[in-house]
Amino acid sequence: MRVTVQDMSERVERGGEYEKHGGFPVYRAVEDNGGPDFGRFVEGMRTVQDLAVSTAPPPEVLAQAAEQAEALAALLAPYQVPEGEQTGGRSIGLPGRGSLLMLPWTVEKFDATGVRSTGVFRRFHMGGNGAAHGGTLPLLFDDMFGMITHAYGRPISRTAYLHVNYRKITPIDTPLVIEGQVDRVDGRKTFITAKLMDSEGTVLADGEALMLVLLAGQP
Ligand SMILES: CCCCC/C=C\C/C=C\C/C=C\C/C=C\CCCC(=O)SCCNC(=O)CCNC(=O)[C@H](O)C(C)(C)COP(=O)(O)OP(=O)(O)OC[C@H]1O[C@@H](n2cnc3c(N)ncnc32)[C@H](O)[C@@H]1OP(=O)(O)O
Repeated sequence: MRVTVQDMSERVERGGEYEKHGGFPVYRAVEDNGGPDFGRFVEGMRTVQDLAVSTAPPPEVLAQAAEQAEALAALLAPYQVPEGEQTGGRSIGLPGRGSLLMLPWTVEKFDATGVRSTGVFRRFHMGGNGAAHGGTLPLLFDDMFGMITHAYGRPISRTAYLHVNYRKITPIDTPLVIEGQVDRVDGRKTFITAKLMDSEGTVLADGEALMLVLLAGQP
C-alpha cells in the first residue's frame, strides 16, 4: 500500500504538539511532490551521481561535464531557501522523499505497528566488490528509525545511539526491504529495531537504536 502525503504530514502536525519539542522547525510535506519535473530532476541527479563514480571520461569530455555542472549550479543558486522550505526531503511521495542524501527508497507501510521501505543501493552507494558501503547502511537505518518514531506518534526525537550488525554482504542494484518497529517506550526513550532483508527474507543487516524525545529548546 502506498503511503499518502496526508498520512505522514498529519503525524507531524498532530495536536500542534510538535511545535513545542526542541528547537526543531515543523516540516510540512510538499503537496505535489515538487511538481511534474522535480522527481525527474532528482532521478537525473542520481543517475549523474552513479555515473560520476563509475566512469573514466577522457579530458575533453570531463571539461564539458565540468562546464555543465557549473552551469547547473549557477542556474539553481538564486533559489536557495532556509531549512524546511526546500523541495527536496519534503516530497514524501518520491523515493528518499526527493532528498539526494537519503537512500532513494519508497515507503510502503507507515503506521504505529512499524514502517517498511523498499529499494536498491545504487552504484553511487558502493563500497567495494559490489557491496554497499558500510556507511550507507546506518544512513538507511537512521532514517527508518526517524520515520518509525514519527509513525508511532512520538514527539520529535534524536538518535542517541544506533547499532548496526552487518550479517551478510549487502549487494548493490538488488531489490531489498527494510522493516522495523518500536519495541519499547520508557519516558523520553524509544527503543527501536529494524532488519534489512533480501527478496527471499535473508537478513543482511539488523539494527537497533535509542531515540530520545527532545526537551524544550534542545536543538
Ligand atoms: C522531513 C519530512 C517532511 C514532512 C514529511 C512528514 C513526515 C516525515 C516523517 C518522518 C521524518 C523522517 C525521518 C526523520 C529522519 C531522521 C531522524 C534522524 C534523527 C537524527 O539522526 S538526529 C542526529 C543524530 N543525533 C544527534 O545528533 C544527537 C546528539 N545528542 C544529543 O542531542 C543529546 O545527547 C540527546 C538530546 C540525544 C540527549 O541529551 P539529553 O541531555 O537530553 O539527555 P541525557 O543525556 O540526560 O539522557 C537522557 C536519558 O537517556 C540516556 N542516554 C542518553 N544517551 C544515551 C546513549 N547513547 N546510550 C544509552 N543511554 C543514553 C541517559 O542515560 C538518560 O537515561 P536516564 O534518564 O535513565 O538516566
